[in-house]
Amino acid sequence: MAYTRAERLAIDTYSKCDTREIKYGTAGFRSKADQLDYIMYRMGLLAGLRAQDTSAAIGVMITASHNPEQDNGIKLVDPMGEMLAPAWEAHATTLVNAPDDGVAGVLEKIVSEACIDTNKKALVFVGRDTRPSSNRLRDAVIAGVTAIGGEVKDFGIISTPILHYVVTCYNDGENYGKATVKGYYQKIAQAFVKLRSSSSSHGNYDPVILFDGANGVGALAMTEFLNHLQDSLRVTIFNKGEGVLNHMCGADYVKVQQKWPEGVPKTQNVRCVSIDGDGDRVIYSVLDSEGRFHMLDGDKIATLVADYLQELVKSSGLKLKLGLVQTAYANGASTAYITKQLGIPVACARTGVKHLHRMAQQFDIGVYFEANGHGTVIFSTVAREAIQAAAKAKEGHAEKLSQVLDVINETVGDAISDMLLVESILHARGWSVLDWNEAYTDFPNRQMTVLYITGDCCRQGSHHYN
Ligand SMILES: CC(=O)N[C@H]1[C@@H](OP(=O)(O)O)O[C@H](CO)[C@@H](O)[C@@H]1O
Repeated sequence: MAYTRAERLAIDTYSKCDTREIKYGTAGFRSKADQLDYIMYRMGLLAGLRAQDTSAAIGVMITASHNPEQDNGIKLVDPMGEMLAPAWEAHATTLVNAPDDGVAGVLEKIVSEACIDTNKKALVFVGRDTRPSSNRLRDAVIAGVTAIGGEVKDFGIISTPILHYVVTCYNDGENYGKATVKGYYQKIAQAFVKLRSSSSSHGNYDPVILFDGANGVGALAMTEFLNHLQDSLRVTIFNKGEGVLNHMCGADYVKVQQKWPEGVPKTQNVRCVSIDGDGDRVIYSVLDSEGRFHMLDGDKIATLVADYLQELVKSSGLKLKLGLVQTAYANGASTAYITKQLGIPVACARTGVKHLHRMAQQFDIGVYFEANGHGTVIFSTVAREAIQAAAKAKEGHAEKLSQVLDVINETVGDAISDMLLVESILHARGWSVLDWNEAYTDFPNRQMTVLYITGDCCRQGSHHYN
């Protein structure tokens, strides 16, 4: 049998400790960290096969994101930074649920079904978050990849969006950017500094930020970013890792509890940016002069971004179709505002970045955000080329639009790149964060019209939200 050695390791070292059926979901596999070793090993095997199948590097991210520190999880990243293809999610589920002595059989079945040339190189990029268990689980992934003869490039502790970024860059021949962690920081930060220096600050905008790093990898990423951002922003980082990951802080805590994060000094009229444990969600909050708490979540970020981009597109004379993708959990008021006030079409997707991303690809410029702060903007090739040509011809605000595009990490929702995008827009608008909040408090009504339909989450027509 071709995979005897891989199966032996599954029996001897990474034996299955759980008999429950588990499924590869939108967040991959997640569980208590001490139950994950065999899953990590098997996902290492699968990532190797997927790399052979696609003739490309595949990403593996070890994280349980916003979940408690004692949990962990694993997500696979496909060649262009997308989430794992559905057929391979099914393979992942089958492989993880097989008995230890059935591992070789499942691998052979996948190889034969997908017609994989097993002589091909299998390169897997591995990243992990700051959880204490992530180190050990990384070793299990590496054992899996090497058991099928694959090769690992270990990126150590990095955020989920940085892993997506390096996978994409490597596989597209470094068209999108240099396939290194440093390349990521340089590309995004330089774009932001350039954008900032090309326009003067006005109005109520103040470049001061309190940054809640959730005691996770995002705090490390922000620390590194500051080395590249020069003096364009004045960021003070809190929750850098001295406390427990995601505990009473971070994007999920602020969004769900609607509370100011612990560990960040309560400061009136200064915005706080909270991210989650692997750096792919962002939530803004602020305490006003009376100490009242205001939150600016993914819905408000989406509205801000879509509104601004549409203005730039129109003023550049570009005929590009811009749309917003939300989920059924979006606040209907934001959807009503964006469809009725701004005339921007809104699509409704099922929860999970892969669903939103896919739907956003139907637009020339697709803005997608979940209410929990997970999102980004993606540009079609046509849009990218049109913007660049218009920027060269100095039409309207095309140059600005092209600079804004460079700040965005399109490969997946990225808390820090999203934050820089929001900061660019607030700066351009001359808004304080409370001005931003004000701008959307007068939503016309709470009715939404779903223009795009998918899956089972929405039906066409009007919906009322309370
Ligand atoms: C990559 C992905 O699909 N992430 C999912 C997942 O978020 P994480 O931040 O990865 O835990 O679960 C969320 C629902 O709890 C969903 O909103 C989000 O889209």
